[in-house]
Amino acid sequence: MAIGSASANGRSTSFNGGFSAGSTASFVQKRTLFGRRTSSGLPPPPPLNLAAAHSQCPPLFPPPPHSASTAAFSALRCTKPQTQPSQLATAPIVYESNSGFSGPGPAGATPDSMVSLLTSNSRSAATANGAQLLFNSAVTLSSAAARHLEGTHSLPTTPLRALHHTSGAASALSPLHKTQGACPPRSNAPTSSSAFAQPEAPSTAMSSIDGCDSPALSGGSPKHCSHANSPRTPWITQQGACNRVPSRLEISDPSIEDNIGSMSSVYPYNYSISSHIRTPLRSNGKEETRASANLISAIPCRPMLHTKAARSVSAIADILNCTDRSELSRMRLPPPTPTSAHAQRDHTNYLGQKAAQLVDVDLMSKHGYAIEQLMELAGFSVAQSIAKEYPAGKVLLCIGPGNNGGDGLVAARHLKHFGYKTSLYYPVQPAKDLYKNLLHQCDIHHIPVVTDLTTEAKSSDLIVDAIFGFSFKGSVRAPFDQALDILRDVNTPIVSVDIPSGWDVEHGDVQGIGLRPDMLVSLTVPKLCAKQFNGRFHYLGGRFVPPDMAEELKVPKYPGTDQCVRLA
Ligand SMILES: NC(=O)C1=CN([C@@H]2O[C@H](COP(=O)(O)OP(=O)(O)OC[C@H]3O[C@@H](n4cnc5c(N)ncnc54)[C@H](O)[C@@H]3O)[C@@H](O)[C@H]2O)[C@H](O)CC1
Ligand SMILES: [K+]
Repeated sequence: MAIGSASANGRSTSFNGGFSAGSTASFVQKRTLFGRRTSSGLPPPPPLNLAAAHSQCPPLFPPPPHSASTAAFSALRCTKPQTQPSQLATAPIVYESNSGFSGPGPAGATPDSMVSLLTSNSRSAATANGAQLLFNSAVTLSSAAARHLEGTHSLPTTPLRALHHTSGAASALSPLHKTQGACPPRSNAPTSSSAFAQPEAPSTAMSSIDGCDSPALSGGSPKHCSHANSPRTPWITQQGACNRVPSRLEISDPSIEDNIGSMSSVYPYNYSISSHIRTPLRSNGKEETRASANLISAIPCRPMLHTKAARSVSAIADILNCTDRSELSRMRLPPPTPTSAHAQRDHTNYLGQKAAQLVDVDLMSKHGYAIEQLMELAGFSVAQSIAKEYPAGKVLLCIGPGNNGGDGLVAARHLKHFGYKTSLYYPVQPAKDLYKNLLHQCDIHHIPVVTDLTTEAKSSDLIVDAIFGFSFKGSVRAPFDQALDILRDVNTPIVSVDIPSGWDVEHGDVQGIGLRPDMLVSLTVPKLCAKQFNGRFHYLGGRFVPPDMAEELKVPKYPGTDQCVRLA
């Protein structure tokens, strides 16, 4: 799957569709489409006629992993598109979701502003209604907006679940009541929008362009999506599930992390931010942060929906870069088992950069440890942490020029003993005996050194980031700048040793060039940046701290004979 951050960065989208935040928020408060009591106290709409909908239209989209939205999602159905790709370019499209509003955009809306309308509406809606209204939007797109969406391969995903192709006029922003088609309406709930004061839509032809059935987007004959409506099972694992998951998301919001959380609740897989960029808004000159997030694994995430995240939902997915289901299931791993060590997280002591270096010095001077001893145990603990969470497979270890790299060389050797197929990417090999010996040991374990990072990273099941540790400072110098770019763009899960490379040791990914690991193995004691870690597994390794020092540093207890302990 070819994913690049350049196109994502290059795309700029205006976020003002002519709607004030106040207007969207107020009408969202007045009503919901699919059966929740609104904040204004209106009674919920009548129940859905699911049987009728089922008989004609297979489910379009999976239920989300949250019961709050499940009923609404199960109501969404699709048929084979009634419209051919060529017609799409001239047909106004109505996007609609489970709980939102509907209506045309403002006269004179531009494609960009319609995209912005989608995102700004969903954000307002979510703000007004809290976490339950995560999926919330319905708007009519002008034909120009439709063309724009198709042309840029961007489609709103979080709030949008189905669309109607109308046969109406080309350029006007048509109201919903002009739509027509074969499928039953998705709801017998009232559909008019108080904000736009549009009449209710009659029966409407529905077809998907958001990942399943679109000939316009897949370029071929439409495939049906069907799946069991189980809210608990990640949809990708269900029989006959829709075989596409966005492999890249574009996100706009000042709070990137919240959005990632939100996306995880819609697409319950691990996404990793590959880039983010601040761009001025065209309309008001304000800055906003845009980010691209790449799918890094098909491993179901723990639900991350929380009110804060729901408030900031606004995402556009690049659905053309979809990941094949077969590829996803190959990557699938059992979900993490929670451990009692989770409770330890809040009591964890986090060290700043200087303090971490001082601990290192103390261990080696005051306490007489040799670096080789510490590194052996550090690397061993990294290998053991990996073995606890990832099945044996192909592991590429990316090795930096310092001791963090040394840990990686040790881990490579132990992983090999554990049955993993390991290789090294080691572009800068210092002349120090310490590293030369470790490399020699890898060599005699038949661990090859590779040079084509892109190919190797893509073809591996796991990447170990042993590039920079707690002595990283400043902007990344060559050749590691390029290496980080490549690693950020591949979907292979990453395990970072001690510090995610590119991150400031105390403040995290302040430069926006850092890796987004699936696992972090902190060594000795987590560093301050670990507070920003939002991957799935946080382990601590380096079980070599003597008891007095361990007490002072509040080192968590290691279970049994383990060399690592899971923190979160
Ligand atoms: N007590 C412990 O916790 C132990 C931890 N270990 C590991 O050692 C690293 C820290 O090692 P150190 O050699 O001090 O630093 P780094 O690995 O981060 O690498 C320094 C190396 O990187 C170069 N560098 C720094 N900044 C940049 C930059 N912006 N661009 C390019 N290159 C940069 C610098 O010149 C050096 O060459 C710790 O994190 C643990 O992983 C020990 O293994 C055991 C004890
Ligand atoms: K690292």
